Amino acid sequence: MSQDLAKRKAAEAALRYVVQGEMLGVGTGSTVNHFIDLLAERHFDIAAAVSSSEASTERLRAHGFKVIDLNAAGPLSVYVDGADESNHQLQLIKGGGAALTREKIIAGASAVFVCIADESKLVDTLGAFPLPVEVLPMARSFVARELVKLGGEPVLRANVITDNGNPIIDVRGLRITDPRALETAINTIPGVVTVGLFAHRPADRLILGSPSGVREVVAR
Ligand SMILES: O=C[C@H](O)[C@H](O)[C@H](O)COP(=O)(O)O
Repeated sequence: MSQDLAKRKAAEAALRYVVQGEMLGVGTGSTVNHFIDLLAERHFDIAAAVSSSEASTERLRAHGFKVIDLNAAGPLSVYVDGADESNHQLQLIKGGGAALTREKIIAGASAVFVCIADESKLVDTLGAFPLPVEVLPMARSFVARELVKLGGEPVLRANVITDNGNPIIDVRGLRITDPRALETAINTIPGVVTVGLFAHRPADRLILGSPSGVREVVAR
C-alpha cells in the first residue's frame, strides 16, 4: 500500500512536465496508471496521447483522452513512463509489463523522457530485476542460448505475449556494469526485437516517490 502511495506521488510530481494543448507520450504500468488517472482527475487538456500499450490506450480512452498513432504525431516533447530499475545515470531496465518495444520507440521519439517510480527502483547496479528481452517466436531458443553466452540465465515468461505478438525472455543473474555495451550486444543477436535496457536512451528526469514525498534525481 505504501509503495502504491509512493507511485502516486511520483506520478503527481510528473504532472508539472505536461504541457496543456500539446501531445503527450504515455507509458505503461501501475505508476503510469496513477499518472493517467491524475491527468483526468486534474482535467488536463492535452491535444492527444501517444500510448506505449493497448492497456494504457484503453485507460486513456476510458477517461476521454484522444489517443493517436506515433506516425501521426511526429516528434513528442514529453514522454512519461515508469521503470523496473534505474541506476544513477538514469539508465533503466523496463519491460516488466511487457511493453518495452513500444516504450523504447516512444522514448526515442521524445525530447524529454520523465521516468516515474517509487524509491525502491533506484539501484547502484542494474540487474537484480530480470532483464526482459522481446524476441520473434522462431528465434526464442536460439536467442536464449546466445543470452547464456553473455552470462545470463534466460527464462521464458509464461503465458505472456506482447502487444506485438511476441514472447518475452527474462534474463536473470546479470550484474550490468556496462549497460551500453550489453544493450548493443543483445540488440545484435538475430531475432531480438528489443532488449529492455534503456542505456543509449536513458531517462532525462527520474522522479522517485516515497510515502512521505518525492525527489528528483539528476543523472550523475
Ligand atoms: O513494460 C512495462 C514497463 O516498462 C513499466 O513501465 C515498468 O514495468 C514499471 O511498471 P510499474 O510502474 O508497474 O512498476
